[in-house]
Amino acid sequence: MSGLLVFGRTGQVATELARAVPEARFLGRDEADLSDPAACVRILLASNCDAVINAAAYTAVDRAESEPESAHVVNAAAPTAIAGAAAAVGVPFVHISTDYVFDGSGEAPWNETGPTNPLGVYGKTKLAGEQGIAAAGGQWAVLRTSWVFSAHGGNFVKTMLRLGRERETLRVVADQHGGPTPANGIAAACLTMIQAMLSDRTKGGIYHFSGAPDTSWAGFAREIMAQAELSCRIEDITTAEYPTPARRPANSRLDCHAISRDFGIARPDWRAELNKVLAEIGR
Ligand SMILES: NC(=O)C1=CN([C@@H]2O[C@H](COP(=O)(O)OP(=O)(O)OC[C@H]3O[C@@H](n4cnc5c(N)ncnc54)[C@H](OP(=O)(O)O)[C@@H]3O)[C@@H](O)[C@H]2O)C=CC1
Ligand SMILES: Cc1cn([C@H]2C[C@H](O)[C@@H](COP(=O)(O)OP(=O)(O)O[C@H]3O[C@@H](C)C(=O)[C@@H](O)[C@H]3O)O2)c(=O)[nH]c1=O
Repeated sequence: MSGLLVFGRTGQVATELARAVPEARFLGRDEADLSDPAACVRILLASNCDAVINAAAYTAVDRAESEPESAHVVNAAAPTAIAGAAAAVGVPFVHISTDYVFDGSGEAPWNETGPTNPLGVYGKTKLAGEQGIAAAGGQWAVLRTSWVFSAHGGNFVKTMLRLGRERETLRVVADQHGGPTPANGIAAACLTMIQAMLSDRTKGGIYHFSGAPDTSWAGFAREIMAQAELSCRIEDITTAEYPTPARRPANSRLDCHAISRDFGIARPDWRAELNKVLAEIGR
């Protein structure tokens, strides 16, 4: 896809997009700083692109609690402005959002029409981004995903490997549930959606996509230790026993039937993908 413009270059998903479509144009912070939405618009308008993906975001969940303005500009104002520019030049736009737009009540997987009610600043700003994009018009898709991991960048797998080497026991929350999602699966899903949107200019909307099967952070940690052959024991704890600046949803499970029905995209098995990521990291 030579006419693809991607906001983001260094993140987990952007790195996997670059592997899949190296011929696309990737904009790092040096070239397109999302803190400056007007600059992002100017770059898009001058780019002559055929399609746009936004893989950049303010993803520091706890830090966002003390930097709400910065998080808002990057996660809401910039994607809204980018969507407006994409609509103005008539190219499809795919944006990535999060399970943290939900409050995590109940146990049933959330579908795309479920009521949003973010618990923290990160989720609130991501939701504002979704709403801004929808209001901007044009052809857009928002892919909500969760618990992203890959060999590149910071993520829960990397944290667990580091702590697992240092400690005999780790306490990890067992009452937050969701689907760990490999970044390469998200990149592939974005590209499939862009192709489908280019072929059918009526396609778009909000879609859920996460790895299967659902687990807890403790379950995820236990599988990481087992596959990495680390002897570190994972002790189940409650959210209350692991205080953090940002509240996180207890139920992050995503119902992924719509993306399967409309785009033929299946949930990846995160355990198999974890195996490949660990091999890539050299574990
Ligand atoms: N990580 C996760 O667990 C989840 C992520 N998501 C969403 O998926 C998408 C991709 O996330 P992921 O790949 O994990 O992101 P990462 O946390 O790996 O990377 C974030 C990326 O955004 C860039 N970025 C941050 N601020 C700016 C800015 N002001 N201007 C330009 N670029 C900026 C970073 O650039 P730099 O290297 O310069 O800082 C980096 O490339 C995001 O929309 C995120 O909200 C959804 C669910 C879970
Ligand atoms: C390091 C650690 C974390 N935890 C808990 C804290 C938290 O509830 C959970 C995950 O912690 P993290 O801070 O690594 O993950 P977090 O930054 O909350 O991850 C989120 O990132 C954003 C960008 C998203 O969009 C979400 O889908 C989700 O992936 O694990 C423990 O219980 N024990 C530990 O030793």
